[in-house]
Amino acid sequence: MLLVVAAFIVAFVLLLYMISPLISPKPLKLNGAHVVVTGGSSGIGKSIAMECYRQGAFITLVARDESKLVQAKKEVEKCAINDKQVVLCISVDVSKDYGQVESVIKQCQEKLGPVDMLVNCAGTSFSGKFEEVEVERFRSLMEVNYLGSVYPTRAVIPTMKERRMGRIMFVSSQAGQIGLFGYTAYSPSKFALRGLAESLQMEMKPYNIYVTIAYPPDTDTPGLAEENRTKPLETRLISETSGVTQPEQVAKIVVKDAIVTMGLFRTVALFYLGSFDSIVRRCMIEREQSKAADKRE
Ligand SMILES: NC(=O)C1=CN([C@@H]2O[C@H](COP(=O)(O)OP(=O)(O)OC[C@H]3O[C@@H](n4cnc5c(N)ncnc54)[C@H](OP(=O)(O)O)[C@@H]3O)[C@@H](O)[C@H]2O)C=CC1
Ligand SMILES: CCCCCCCCCCCCCCCC(=O)[C@@H](N)CO
Repeated sequence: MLLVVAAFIVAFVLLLYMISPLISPKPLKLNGAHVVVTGGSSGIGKSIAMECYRQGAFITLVARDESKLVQAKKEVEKCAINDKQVVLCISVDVSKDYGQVESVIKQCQEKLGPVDMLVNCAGTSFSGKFEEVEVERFRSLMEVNYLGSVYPTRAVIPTMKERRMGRIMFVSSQAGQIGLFGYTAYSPSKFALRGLAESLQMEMKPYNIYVTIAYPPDTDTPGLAEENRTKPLETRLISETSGVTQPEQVAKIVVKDAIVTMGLFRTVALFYLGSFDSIVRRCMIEREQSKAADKRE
């Protein structure tokens, strides 16, 4: 009897320890928060911006095409819940020049304050058979989908670390979890985001910065319509098995995941993550103590 009770207690403690990386200290309040959405002028990004605006956020929309930005700004503004909210638009290519991206982030922080949440949604998809995809496409997708998420993230992190708060969201894809026919150029760029998100989370956790990654299915957007123009039959049939989702639906889920649950994507090796996190925390404490000691000398 006693043994059973003891076993239960041990199992319970183990379970708590395992799920602890999933539990956030405090959900982020979007009311009054500054949210930057790259790719915010269309599709999923625009829906995410609207969802955040409905919760009282201040929004910076980042994309290249100015007229699409202005149009999206109008749509987002319709979701206002108070008259203080602001939508700022900045046109930049997030994948080309890090210096430009950094200056855009600086600009929006001067206007709307430090970034509380960054949503990396700028991206492009393309489907086609491997040997029929132009070689250049492999590079351009990697640039836009991967580097286009690295650069804005790199630019917001220093301030988030200083403030010891922040949220970073990456938008991968179901094709970022499994490789599928027709996605030899696209999938790797979305797999890359997973490696980035998981590594970054381990670095950022002691600073109270949380990283999430979303893996949406086919979603009804201008981007999907464009992709469908070259989609091989096999890809279409495979995709049909998981159906098409509306961007508003995707936006609701990913925003909730980012501000409430956080880090649920790390379903693998939770036990290891718990112990790795404690190594990271220990190093940070030691570094800070020795810094403080240096100052005293
Ligand atoms: N729709 C779908 O089925 C799915 C989409 N996704 C991912 O979600 C994200 C959004 O997709 P979706 O809404 O369909 O795409 P859309 O094509 O509808 O929108 C893409 C957005 O990203 C912007 N963008 C593209 N390239 C750049 C760039 N180099 N610099 C700055 N902004 C850029 C576009 O504006 P502009 O062109 O003016 O720069 C636009 O605002 C993508 O990362 C996509 O891979 C994931 C799973 C499913
Ligand atoms: C745990 C593993 C989950 C695996 C799910 C398997 C689903 C198979 C169907 C995949 C549909 C393709 C989605 C690509 C969406 C996309 O990113 C582009 N449409 C962008 O425009």
